[in-house]
Amino acid sequence: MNHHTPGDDAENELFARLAAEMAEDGVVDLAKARAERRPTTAVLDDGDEDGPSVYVDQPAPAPLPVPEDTRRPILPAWLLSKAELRTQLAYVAGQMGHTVAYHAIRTPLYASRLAVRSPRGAARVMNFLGRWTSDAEGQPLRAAAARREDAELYLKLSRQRDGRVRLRTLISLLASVFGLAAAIVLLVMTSTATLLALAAAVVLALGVAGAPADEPLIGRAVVKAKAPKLTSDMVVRALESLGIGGITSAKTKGSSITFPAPIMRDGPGWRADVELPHGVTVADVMGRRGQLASGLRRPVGTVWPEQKAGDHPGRMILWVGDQDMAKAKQPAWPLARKGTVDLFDPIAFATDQRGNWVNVTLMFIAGIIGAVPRMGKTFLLRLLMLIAALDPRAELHTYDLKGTGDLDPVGEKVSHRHRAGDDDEDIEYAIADMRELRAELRRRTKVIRSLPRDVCPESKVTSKLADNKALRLHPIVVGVDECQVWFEHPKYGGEFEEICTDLVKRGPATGIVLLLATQRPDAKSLPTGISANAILRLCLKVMGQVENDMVLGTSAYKQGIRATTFTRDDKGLAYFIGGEGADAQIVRSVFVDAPNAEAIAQRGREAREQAGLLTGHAGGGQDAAPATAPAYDLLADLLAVMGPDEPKLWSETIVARLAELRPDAYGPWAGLEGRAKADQIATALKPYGITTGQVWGTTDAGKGANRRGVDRTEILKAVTERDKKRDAG
Ligand SMILES: Nc1ncnc2c1ncn2[C@@H]1O[C@H](COP(=O)(O)OP(=O)(O)OP(=O)(O)O)[C@@H](O)[C@H]1O
Repeated sequence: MNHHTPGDDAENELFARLAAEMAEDGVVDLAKARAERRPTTAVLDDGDEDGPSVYVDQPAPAPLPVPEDTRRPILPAWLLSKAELRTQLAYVAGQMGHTVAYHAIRTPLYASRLAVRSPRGAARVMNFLGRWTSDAEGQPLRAAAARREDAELYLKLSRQRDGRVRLRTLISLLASVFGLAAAIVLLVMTSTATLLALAAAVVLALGVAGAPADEPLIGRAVVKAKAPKLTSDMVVRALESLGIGGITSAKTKGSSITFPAPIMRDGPGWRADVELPHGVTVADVMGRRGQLASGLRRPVGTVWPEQKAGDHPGRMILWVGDQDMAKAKQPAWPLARKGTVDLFDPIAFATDQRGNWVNVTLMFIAGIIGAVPRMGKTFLLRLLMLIAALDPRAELHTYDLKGTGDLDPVGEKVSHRHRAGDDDEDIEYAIADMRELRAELRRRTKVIRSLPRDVCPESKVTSKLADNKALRLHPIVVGVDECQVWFEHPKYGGEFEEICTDLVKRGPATGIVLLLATQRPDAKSLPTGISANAILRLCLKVMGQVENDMVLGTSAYKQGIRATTFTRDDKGLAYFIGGEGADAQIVRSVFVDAPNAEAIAQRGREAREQAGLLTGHAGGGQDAAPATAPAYDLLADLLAVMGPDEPKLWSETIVARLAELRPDAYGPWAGLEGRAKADQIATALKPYGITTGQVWGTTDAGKGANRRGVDRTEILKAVTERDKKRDAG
């Protein structure tokens, strides 16, 4: 065994040097050699004759820790951001412009007010002149001297007064004479306009002199917003009123809430950095936003606690806006008037509490939107579809299952596939489209797999690949409003669920994006296979924890991410999770009404026309509708081919009979091999919850055998179930 320690190293080095010295001059200075040892070894002189003892394994001095202080920005954030600087400058210019306009329009009012006040002004001026000439201000002093019978002082004051009065009377007389002369000259020599202007100036000046002290001439053009300043006392009081155990017990122990940075202005509101007591998390506070707002005496829509990114869970940023988030003015959406987009880039679609833009990247995601009715879910879905419409490469599929036509502005202008309503034919159209999409998904996975690594390094579509028309990997964006109609459909529900789950799981990498909106987020209307795999999540107001977690992900509610805290007035406000592992944030989506939606979609249409990419429904060409498979009802057909006297049949027998019944629909099945026939039947029955099993039967040759087959009673059960649902619906 070869143990090797730092001590060994030191000894080896010592002996190496001794050997070298001996070789040089034959004399060894042992003490010198020891003293020259590595500085990291400590030398202790313990009086030992052999020389001082040497400690080995002495640790090297630890480097001084560099404190991880947070440096506060030299320039405020609004000075560095072009957009914010523009907002601030626009604000100042707007305020000034408003003030000027406000007063300009009131000039006649001000002039007439001054004219009314001018007689009083004239009287005040005459009175002042009279008092000045007669030295009235000295009168109280003289009276006091007379009262105290101070003759000397009285005489002195009287003399001074006589002098003053004489001088001032002279000045007044001269001024009157010259004034009169000047007036006559002016009257004779100047034009009437000048005279009128002068007269007006005199009247206005007299009006100013005649102003009553309690009535200002002009009012305020801008009344300051009344949101009071946020102070640390307010924050502490509000936090202590939440009834959070950790805060209350910390208070009794004397430790409390601290503020690592001063409370300051941040955008249109106040920002407080708060260090919560040990063991209290920001999530605890976020779950009690309503109580916090009450504690701060502010509207709920202005109070936004959030976790400071990258810090410990007790470090909170409390942002208190001047205005309710849902009511504050939103900046104009950059895409409202002009521009197209690249769907692979982040695109602004909403603002945060501070009015800053929040982006969404629509590629490589599958998204769900949930909310109670009338909160803006459809508008939000339409907004995302409008963004997609602005990338001319994107192929849109829009389904408005409520049937009110909210998606028509997009659908009619640009969609490759579009339908509003939930009639049988709408559903047939949709299922045919979804089947096509599933086939397309499979084609795309194969194309991507076949691409060389340097062209497709991450095994997913890139913007460049999407540009390549030959590969046909352009973005496909499917938007479905009220998607529960599909999943609860008695006939195709299972198939819709199967295809959509596949699209949610495998679609994103292949450039297929599925966006589903529902007003009833529960396991039936939003199957868990879909909700669990969605990446983009948008939750407007919901009523309970279950719906909240369904849309925002498991245990979101427990973490304080609660869309239940939105009020009925918070239309368009949503919790937004924009990517895998992204933090939830509250956003206010851009509001685009129907006429504007139409104008934006028209822009998307024109861009497609220019690029020669307008296809399908909006293109009105041969591919205007999906190639619907002949309408057939598998369950009814099965009952038709399985007589009541044949409770169980082999799958291959069924396939042969189905092919005979409807060659168009089932013909291809008959061409499959024996095993594939059974698989085909199994796959086709899966959406109805029917499984195939081993069935006893006899071959044509009369030989008995067990093979895969179908039980007729199960088909009957499924049909009865379906009819029941259909009647209820
Ligand atoms: N971003 C927004 N900002 C302000 N108001 C909005 C916003 N989005 C929608 N609204 C308002 O909310 C109303 C309801 O919107 P929308 O029709 O999208 O609701 P919904 O949740 O789809 O309702 P339903 O469940 O009945 O379909 C709209 O009429 C609109 O005026």
